[in-house]
Amino acid sequence: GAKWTYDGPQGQDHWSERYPYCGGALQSPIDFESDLLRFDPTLRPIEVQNYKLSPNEQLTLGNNGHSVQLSLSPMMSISSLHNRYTAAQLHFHWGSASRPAGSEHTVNNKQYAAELHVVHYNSDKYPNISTAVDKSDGLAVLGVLVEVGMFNPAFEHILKFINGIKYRDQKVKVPGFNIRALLPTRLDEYYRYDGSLTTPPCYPSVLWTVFRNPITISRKQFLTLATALYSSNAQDSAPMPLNNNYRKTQPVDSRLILVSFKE
Ligand SMILES: NS(=O)(=O)c1cc(-c2ccccc2)cc(-c2ccccc2)c1
Ligand SMILES: [Zn+2]
Repeated sequence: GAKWTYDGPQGQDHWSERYPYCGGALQSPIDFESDLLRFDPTLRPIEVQNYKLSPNEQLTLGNNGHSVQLSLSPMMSISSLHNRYTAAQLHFHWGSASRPAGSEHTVNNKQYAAELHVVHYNSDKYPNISTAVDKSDGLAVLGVLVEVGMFNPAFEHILKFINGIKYRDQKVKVPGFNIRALLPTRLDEYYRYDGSLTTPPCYPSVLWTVFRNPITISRKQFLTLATALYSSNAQDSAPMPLNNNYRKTQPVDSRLILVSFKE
C-alpha cells in the first residue's frame, strides 16, 4: 500500500495533503450519537448469499501493512439492497494490547475493541471493484463491532494463520469457512449512512451498514490480533508493530444516520 500511516508525519491528520477526498465531505467513520439517529421502517434485514464457503475454497490472507485482509469469493454477495453487491475482501481495525479500543465507528462515543469490515462492490453497475471504488454508488461495506468477551470459534479460521503473515506484503492461502459466523446473529438491526473509505484515498463511495450488536472474541484472541503483526517488511531492521489502525470519527455535517431499530 502507499505511504500513509495512522500516526506521525504521514498520519491521519495529514492524509488530505496527498489524498484530497480525505479532507472532503461524507467521510467515515462517524459516531452514532443517539440524538442524530432516525428510525427508518423501510430498512429491511440484510440478506447475504453464499457466505458459507467450502473448506475446498482457497482464500488469500494477507498483511498489507495497514491491516490483515482476507480475499473473498465472488459468489458471496448482499442481495437485499437496490443493487446486488458482490464481496471483495474483509479486514479489521483494532486497538493495542495496552488499550483494547480500536473500532472505527463508535456508539455515543463508546469505542469497541475492534471492527470487522466486509467490503462489497455494486456488481449490477460495475464490472469490477477497481471501477466501483470511486463511484458514489460503488461500494457497500458491512461493519461489525467487536468486543472482548466469549471465545469466537469463527475467528480462529483467521487467527490460526496469522503468524504466517507477520510482516508487510506476506500472504498465505487459507481454507474457506462460514463467513456468516463472523457476523452477529441479528442482521435486521443496523445503522445506515452514506460515507467513505476510512483509509486513503477516502473516496465517498460507501453505503455503510454497521450492525447494532457486536460480536465477541476472547481476550487471548484480541491479544493475538493486536500483537502478532508488523506494518514493516520482514527485512526491516526496526520492526513496526501494526496496531491502533483506526481512523478517528469524522464530522457528520448534515448527514442523516438511519437505524432499522427503535430505541
Ligand atoms: N476501511 S474500509 O472498509 O473503508 C477499506 C476499504 C478498502 C477497499 C478494498 C477494496 C476495494 C475498495 C475498498 C480498503 C481498505 C484498506 C484497508 C487497509 C489498507 C488499505 C486499504 C479499507
Ligand atoms: Zn475498514
